[in-house]
Amino acid sequence: MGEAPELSAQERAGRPFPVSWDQFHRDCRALTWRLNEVGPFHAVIAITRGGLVPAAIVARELGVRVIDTVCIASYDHTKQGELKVLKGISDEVMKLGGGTGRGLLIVDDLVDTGKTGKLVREMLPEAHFATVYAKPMGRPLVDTFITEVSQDTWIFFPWDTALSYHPPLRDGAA
Ligand SMILES: O=P(O)(O)OC[C@H]1O[C@H](OP(=O)(O)OP(=O)(O)O)[C@H](O)[C@@H]1O
Ligand code: HPA
Ligand SMILES: [Mg+2]
Repeated sequence: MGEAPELSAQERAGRPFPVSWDQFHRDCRALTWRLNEVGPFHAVIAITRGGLVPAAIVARELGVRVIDTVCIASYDHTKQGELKVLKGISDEVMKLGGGTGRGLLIVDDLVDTGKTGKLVREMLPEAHFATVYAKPMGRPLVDTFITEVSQDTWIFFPWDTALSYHPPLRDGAA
């Protein structure tokens, strides 16, 4: 018997959850309402690349103009491999957070297994960590999020998708 083919995280997830730009913007604004109760923050740190879009919206709403990135690569499309830190947090922003991250806001689009979030939390243990969406495995790592989806859901973000024709149900569409 041959080995079963390795499933990607997206194939394991199975349940699709497409998010439009409009919905994403609304969810980011809802996140900001919650964060406004927790701040003020000296700086926003986006976990790239997915955190760049929510970080821009959140920073705009909260009036924060110091924005840094921590650049991490993990998923190759849908398979999670080794986490690679391609760029760390700048010395200036580290200083603003007193070396521990106090008063800093880390933003990402979602937590899934929590591996990415855990790595960044280790860099800044006292920072506030916010994501727009959270799956159960990663949820304990996040301080503030908006929508929880099940672990078997795959979120399709608007920057990864495009409008396309969908055949009618009677013609055999799933
Ligand atoms: O909780 P985890 O299981 O670690 O997964 C969550 C991370 O995975 C995705 O990023 P990805 O590494 O795919 O890179 P990208 O943001 O550049 O798309 C997502 O944007 C989160 O950063
Ligand atoms: O559900 C997801 N959607 C998009 N990217 C992801 N990276 C980890 N999980 C996800
Ligand atoms: Mg990411």
